[in-house]
Amino acid sequence: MAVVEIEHLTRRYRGITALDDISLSVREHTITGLLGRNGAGKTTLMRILAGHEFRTSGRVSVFGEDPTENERVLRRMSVVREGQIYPDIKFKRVLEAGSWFHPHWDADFAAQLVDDFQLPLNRPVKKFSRGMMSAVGIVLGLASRAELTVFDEPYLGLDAVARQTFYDRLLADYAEHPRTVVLSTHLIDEVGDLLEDVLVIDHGRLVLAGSADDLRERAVTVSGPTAAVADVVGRRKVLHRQDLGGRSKVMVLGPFDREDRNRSRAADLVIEPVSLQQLVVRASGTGAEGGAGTGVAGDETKAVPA
Ligand SMILES: Nc1ncnc2c1ncn2[C@@H]1O[C@H](COP(=O)(O)OP(=O)(O)OP(=O)(O)O)[C@@H](O)[C@H]1O
Repeated sequence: MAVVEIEHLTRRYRGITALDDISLSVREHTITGLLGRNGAGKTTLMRILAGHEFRTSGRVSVFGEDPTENERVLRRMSVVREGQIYPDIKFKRVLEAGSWFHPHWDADFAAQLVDDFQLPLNRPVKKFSRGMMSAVGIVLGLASRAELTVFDEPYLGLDAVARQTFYDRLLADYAEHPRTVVLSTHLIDEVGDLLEDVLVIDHGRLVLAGSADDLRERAVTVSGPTAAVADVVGRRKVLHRQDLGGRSKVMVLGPFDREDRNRSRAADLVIEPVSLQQLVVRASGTGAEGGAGTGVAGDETKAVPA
């Protein structure tokens, strides 16, 4: 079942198309990564999901309803964003407010997270450091146990140890209390193992969508003599290529079955896996064949139905 369904969503500001005819869905009880370069449109998309932003056209449905100014939907969501401003009150009051807003709030879990991130309960949040502010968002997002939790770049200023704590707590709690999580981030390699589904947007367009495992398995680089590489690659989607002196290295979306692999080996080609980070970089329009307009998000790559 899909918790979020978006059809032909467009958001234009004066002269800027932040989201350009996006259709996607987010499956219930998954951790979905929303990935893309700076200015790709991730925050705009999340703000529209959270009902904080209007759309220019298209349809957005969260739990089967339009989220705009919809209290019923918004009560089932927790939204954590970078640079959130908090009122000038002590941190323990912020936690209390969290418990009023979120019906599934777990005070014991919140206390454990406060301890993990070593946050001072009696200090006003406005006096927190940047990393501590981010930890506040993470505590609120996790302890709310909302049916849909949206984390938009939640860890500005958080050190590597604190980020790992976030990933560990999220995974452990998610295993015990399944819910739907959408996480927008630039730290793709760090969160790679956390993500079940991946959505990549670039210049406001969806360029890649699917299950992380499927995409990892399907994306490979093939290297060797140019003619032999071309033969094996055939009509598959090419995300990036380098040609030098009669040899080529091509990043391509599979599938590559056993027969393809045997054929490649016989032709002295090298087939290597591609990391999620490399895949996202190449799909995000860094030039050549990658990016919007490649049709990479076409039907054959879509494990997440639009
Ligand atoms: N209120 C606004 N008015 C005008 N343009 C805007 C507004 N909000 C966003 N944009 C533009 O829309 C585009 C997408 O911005 P958005 O913040 O959604 O990107 P992002 O993917 O979240 O980027 P980042 O990773 O850098 O946070 C950018 O070109 C941005 O300048």
